[in-house]
Amino acid sequence: MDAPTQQEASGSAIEIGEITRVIAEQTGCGSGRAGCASQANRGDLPVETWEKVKNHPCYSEEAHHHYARMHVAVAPACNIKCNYCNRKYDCANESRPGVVSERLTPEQAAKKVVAVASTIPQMTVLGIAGPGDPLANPEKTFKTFGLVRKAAPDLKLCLSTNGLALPDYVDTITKFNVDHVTITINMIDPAIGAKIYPWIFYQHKRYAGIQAAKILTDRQLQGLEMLTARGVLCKVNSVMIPGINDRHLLEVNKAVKRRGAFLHNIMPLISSPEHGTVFGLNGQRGPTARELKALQDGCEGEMRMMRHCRQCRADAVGLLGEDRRAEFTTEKIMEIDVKYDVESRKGYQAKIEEERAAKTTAERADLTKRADSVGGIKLLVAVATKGAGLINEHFGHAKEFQVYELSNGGAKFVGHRRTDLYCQGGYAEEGSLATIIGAVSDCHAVFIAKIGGRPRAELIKAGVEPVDQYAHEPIDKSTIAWFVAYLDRVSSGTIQHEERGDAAIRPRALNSAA
Ligand SMILES: C[S@@+](CC[C@H](N)C(=O)[O-])C[C@H]1O[C@@H](n2cnc3c(N)ncnc32)[C@H](O)[C@@H]1O
Ligand code: SF4
Ligand code: SF4
Repeated sequence: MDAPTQQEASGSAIEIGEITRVIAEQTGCGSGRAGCASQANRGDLPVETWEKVKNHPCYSEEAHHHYARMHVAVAPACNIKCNYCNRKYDCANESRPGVVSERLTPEQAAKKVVAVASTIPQMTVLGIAGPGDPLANPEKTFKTFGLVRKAAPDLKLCLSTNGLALPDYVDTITKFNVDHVTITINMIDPAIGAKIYPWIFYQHKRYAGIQAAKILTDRQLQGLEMLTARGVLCKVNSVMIPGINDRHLLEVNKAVKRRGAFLHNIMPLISSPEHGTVFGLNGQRGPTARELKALQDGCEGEMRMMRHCRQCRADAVGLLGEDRRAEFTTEKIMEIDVKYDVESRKGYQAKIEEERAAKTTAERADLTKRADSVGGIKLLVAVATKGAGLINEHFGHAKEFQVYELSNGGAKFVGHRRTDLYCQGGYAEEGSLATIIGAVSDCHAVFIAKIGGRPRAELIKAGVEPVDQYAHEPIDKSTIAWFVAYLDRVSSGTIQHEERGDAAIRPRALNSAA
């Protein structure tokens, strides 16, 4: 890999000069970012864009605390080969793109969507993201959308594609009112593409190497332009592959922004030999949390960045980071008494909106007041949460930790650390507690609803403060309150502020490939 840039070496591109903008983001004043909570706070977003993002858990970081999505696995085939994908490897306990427990017919999928949306009134989005490529399975994909549109007309429809077939289906996508399309774009330089894609299958012919990558990038960018010209909201996914496309993604970011993409989601490569992928087997590592953040920070001025992607399975159900698949197996949905009631769903969601609006107003006053009173220190904290923007998870039960950057701009969500990537069992498993603690070792504190004696002692030993006095309180307010007290302790000389390095380890799967 090339030598790190100054920005990579410092690990973060957000400096104090950006604080005003961060405050604007957090408080909804003027930035127009998707994290706003009420209609009044939509910033400079046009009303129709705001309507599309305000309750979409992937397009709005703030919305993901309140709204759920589901994927239906109706699209098994794919028209290209990515060196990081193997759809044959299936593990029920693993959350990773391309992995599914059962594939569905369009009819089964529609029945499942109705059952889930009737049970989970905050479920607002139905996505098709594989396990292969939805546009390499166009009949199944659009049949599913047609059936869902009829049975559950208030759901937003979402599609995730590699983009090769996209220009051929733009009209169909708009005809079915698919509101959101994600295109995976990992390069705009075919020489880099040839290292990621061994082949593509296009117009009944197989292409390889640079020729394949050239066709792919042309089709992806053409599809993106066509969609944005028709007003479809587009997100671009890019997989960060150190040494292959990491620096190049800055160029990708500019290219997709120019073509009207709304959001850029740079995700870490997941790579482990047992997944049987080319990258897993040849030892290609994924990025560290700090490398990922540095790249996301570097792209942020260009366009909105998604930092809360959970790299979900193709059959995921529930809030992001929550897994409710087991409640909705094909066998179980036959037993669910389905009555799809749009009005009661609307009523439930209106209540969520009221609560969001009230919370934002209170937080805005709080943060603005504090912004003046604290110094230039910036640090990371990890939070155990089950959702709703609260610190409401036990340390030992946390499936992930959300990571916030605290500064005088407020509390900014910058990513998460999934514990399923760090260990397969409880603490009984040799070394897993140490591994989880290593994963948050770049944080100054961990906020939890509750914590046992042993993990508390181990965290303190690792220099990470366990904080449980804000149990069941809102994340933003609590972390800022702790931060103000931390700064007081620094200025009174009770403690000395120390910069932290990268998290001590990479996720287990990535570690083994490193
Ligand atoms: C499984 S794909 C399905 C949709 C479509 N075939 C595509 O590739 O965009 C969903 C997303 O997961 C990403 N993905 C698949 N395997 C991955 C891996 N090993 N590491 C990181 N991202 C991965 C893809 O790049 C894509 O953005
Ligand atoms: S395009 Fe998507 S489904 Fe196809 S190989 Fe790549 S990641 Fe897998
Ligand atoms: S993979 Fe990312 S973008 Fe897709 S549903 Fe999950 S969180 Fe949203």
